[in-house]
Amino acid sequence: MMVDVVKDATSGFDKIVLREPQGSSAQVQLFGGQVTSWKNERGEELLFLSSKAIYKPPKAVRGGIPICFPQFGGLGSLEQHGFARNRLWQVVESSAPLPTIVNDGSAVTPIVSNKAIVELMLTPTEEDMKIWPHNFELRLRVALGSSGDLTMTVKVKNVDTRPFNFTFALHTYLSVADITEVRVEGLETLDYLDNLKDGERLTEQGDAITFDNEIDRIYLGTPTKIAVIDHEKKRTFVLRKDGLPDAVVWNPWERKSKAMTDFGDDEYKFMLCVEAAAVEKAIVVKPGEEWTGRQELSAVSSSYFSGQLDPRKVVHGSSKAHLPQNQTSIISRFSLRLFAAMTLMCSSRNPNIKKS
Ligand SMILES: O=P(O)(O)OC[C@H]1O[C@H](O)[C@H](O)[C@@H](O)[C@@H]1O
Repeated sequence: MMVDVVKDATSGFDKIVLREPQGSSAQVQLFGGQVTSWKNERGEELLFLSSKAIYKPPKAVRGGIPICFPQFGGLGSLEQHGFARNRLWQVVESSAPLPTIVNDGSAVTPIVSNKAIVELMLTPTEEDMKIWPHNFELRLRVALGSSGDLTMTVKVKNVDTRPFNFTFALHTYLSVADITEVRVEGLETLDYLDNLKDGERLTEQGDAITFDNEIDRIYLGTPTKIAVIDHEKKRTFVLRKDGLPDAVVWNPWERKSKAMTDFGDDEYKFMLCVEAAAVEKAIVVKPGEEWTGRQELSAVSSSYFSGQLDPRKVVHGSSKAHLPQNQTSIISRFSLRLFAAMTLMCSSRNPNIKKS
């Protein structure tokens, strides 16, 4: 396991490169605390990054995994998706030793762990406190596992004297071969807020989500596991999440792509955003408390992971299964309701918030 700190030639800011012995790697920019690359053991890029991405503040980089904090979208008085994605983060001293930061990219340090790990932190500046007057510590731990899986753990600590609340998303841009050949499983039968219809609340009817037009939806209270199946690439992304109850699905399609200056006209064909998020209900953190959210991404061959997700296993966390479609949706509705009821009974308070 190796962790390097190098200067990013495009942005001019430092970035951290994580590598594991089988060949997979990831890159995390100090600008935005943003993962901008995640490659499998064959060196294939798994995240989408626009060829027109702009690396200059205050613009956030178009692609990778931007962090939306303390506000998702336009749900508040701050700039779209909050300010964390266009601030300069710091490397935190963590259990995994980090090399000294140098400018020529020559620092290399072996990490004694089965994961390559980096931990970054963002704290507000005086200017930030003027627009969002809450003192916080936002920590991001990125870990690349021995099988190439990418885990992001986010912690928000209230170091202020008053409670504050925030909305949040890990705005993951997945790279796909052809958006029209992609399906998303795990969000069937759920309610969603449709951003293309003024946030109207609707219910997903289909067995899986497929794409032939612009989409911008916030699926509410989703299972902990979502699968994105890229038929063309014969690859399935599995996203597991905790503490982030919602999932945003976004593709700008043709017209909106042309309107974005930092996005190629045809690039919508090669990306899909599936975002682990807390949007519908803001997270409230009292003084001294810390909230934790987590997402784990893995990419597996579709021959290993094929057909529809068994919703029982979606809820309980195993990976592959086949069921006839009608059976799937009946069990899906039943088990999702049962799961929702059990969750409500068991969690009178947010289990992802701890007192320090
Ligand atoms: O252009 P950005 O500010 O990065 O936002 C890109 C997209 O992010 C999310 O997916 C929102 O739901 C979309 O409404 C928004 O267009």
